[in-house]
Amino acid sequence: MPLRIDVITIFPDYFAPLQLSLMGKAQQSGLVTIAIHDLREFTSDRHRSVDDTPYGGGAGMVMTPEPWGQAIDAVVTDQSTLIVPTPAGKLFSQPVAAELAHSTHLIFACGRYEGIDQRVVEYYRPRIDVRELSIGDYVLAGGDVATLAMIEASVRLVPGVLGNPESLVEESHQLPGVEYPSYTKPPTWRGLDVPEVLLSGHHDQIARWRAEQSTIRTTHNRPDLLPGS
Ligand SMILES: Nc1cc(-c2ccc3ccn(Cc4ccc(CN5CCCCC5)cc4)c3c2)n[nH]1
Repeated sequence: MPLRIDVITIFPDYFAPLQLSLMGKAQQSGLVTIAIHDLREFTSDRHRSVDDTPYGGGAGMVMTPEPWGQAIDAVVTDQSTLIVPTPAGKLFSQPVAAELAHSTHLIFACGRYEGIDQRVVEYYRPRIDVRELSIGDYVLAGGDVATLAMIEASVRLVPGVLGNPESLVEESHQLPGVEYPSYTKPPTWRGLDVPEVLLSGHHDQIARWRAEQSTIRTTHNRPDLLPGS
């Protein structure tokens, strides 16, 4: 069953990169189909407006619910998962990407301005799986880049999309923490040598060295990922 993805956005051109490289091949392989929809196609006024002033005051504009209702209704089925990127969402992560990779149908609602009227989430929540997701603790100008990141992270986990599945096996068995450093030819570059152990062919020593390097890097860069933290 291929994964179907519908993206609703006011900037369809943001999603041109999905036709390239791995994402492009995934679509050609028939494992994934991705359709991009312009939210303004679902407006009914002459100005094709999608935003208005926020109730309760506050800076900026909020996206009105009706165009979203029309656009989502045009693609939704009872198998759909609606994903709404937002700084206020649960944190997207590799386990979430793995869940999404095994879905049947994903609808991404890419907001702009200061966000989407919350009643869109409230309306669909009793009907389908709705997930408000953040990709990190920083504020983007809209949900489009967050959607690109989540699609890329999820689609690469769809069985058959990645050429070399063993890299996923290694990724999934990764120790808690960050990955070890990687090296390739030449053995010396600008006076810098590849760590000797990696040229030794002693696979158990290499595995030990890589585990040590992962721990050193995790301690330095991501102590929050250390076991027991
Ligand atoms: N991980 C992550 C996802 C996003 C994301 C996703 C989707 C949208 C849609 C719009 N924006 C821009 C935006 C959102 C929020 C604010 C602040 N907020 C506004 C309402 C009142 C309180 C304060 C400002 C601008 C988005 C940003 N950023 N980072």
